[in-house]
Amino acid sequence: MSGDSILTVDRLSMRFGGIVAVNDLSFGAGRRKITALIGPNGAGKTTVFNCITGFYKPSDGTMRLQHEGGAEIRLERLNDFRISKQAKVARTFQNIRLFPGMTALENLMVAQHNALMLASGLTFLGLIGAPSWRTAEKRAIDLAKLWLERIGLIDRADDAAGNLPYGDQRRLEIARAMCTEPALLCLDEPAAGLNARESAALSELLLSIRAGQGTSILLIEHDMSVVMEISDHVVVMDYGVKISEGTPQQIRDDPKVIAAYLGADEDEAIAVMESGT
Ligand SMILES: Nc1ncnc2c1ncn2[C@@H]1O[C@H](COP(=O)(O)OP(=O)(O)OP(=O)(O)O)[C@@H](O)[C@H]1O
Repeated sequence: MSGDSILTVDRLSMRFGGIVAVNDLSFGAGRRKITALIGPNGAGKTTVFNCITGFYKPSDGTMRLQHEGGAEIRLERLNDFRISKQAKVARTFQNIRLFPGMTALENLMVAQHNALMLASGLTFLGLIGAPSWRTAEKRAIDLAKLWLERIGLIDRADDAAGNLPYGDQRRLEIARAMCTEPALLCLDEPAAGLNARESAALSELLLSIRAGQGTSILLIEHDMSVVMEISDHVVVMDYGVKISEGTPQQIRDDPKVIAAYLGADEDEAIAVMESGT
């Protein structure tokens, strides 16, 4: 892709024994843009996310993250902890991974654990209530409340996350990732299981994150209405390789993309084609 990329994936491959889940894949994710990674089931999308976020060490290839005005970070050389802390890459998962027994506010505080631990001087300063700790704690609470406001859950701050409606839990997960103040936010099927109203709220939230925080977003999504509405750039995978990329309109009209979906699943193919009508 042309322009300013925050992430450049170059010739990425991931093999599991005889299975080639990702094969020589190259693409870029634009800074302050929403890039969607789509493709039929089993295309290799989550494996790409697992490589970018350090859950897997790729078999081959490089993944370069460029902070604005900063040094280039080679993600394939870091573990998941360093990728989140140093490269400031945050992610959500296909299945909700909140702490269900903790309140909505507590879930957002836990996300800021690293910053709080640092301010506590690894517990000592926190124990004696040093000003640096109190400032950091106040900042963490303010940030958590800000995100609860942004996702419309401030009135449910003290409710257990597990008791919230499914769509609210999905947005809470995104808020939790945003509390780490990421440069790149990776979302794995955030619209899965949402109804039309909840999907629209999700699209609105992601557009507001791009516009407000200027966070770059990499999105895996099967809900084509969300992909077509909010993506700046779409990368299409099938059987581990990139078969197409471009704007949502270019993708929608690409016969290779339609053929891939037709070959995979009738419902998905209909969704891609209907998204253009
Ligand atoms: N840890 C693993 N061990 C072995 N094979 C794996 C592993 N992870 C993924 N695969 C295989 O890699 C291929 C790509 O899987 P992946 O989950 O990345 O696809 P996907 O595009 O995310 O699919 P979906 O849309 O269904 O989530 C599949 O054939 C899958 O079975």
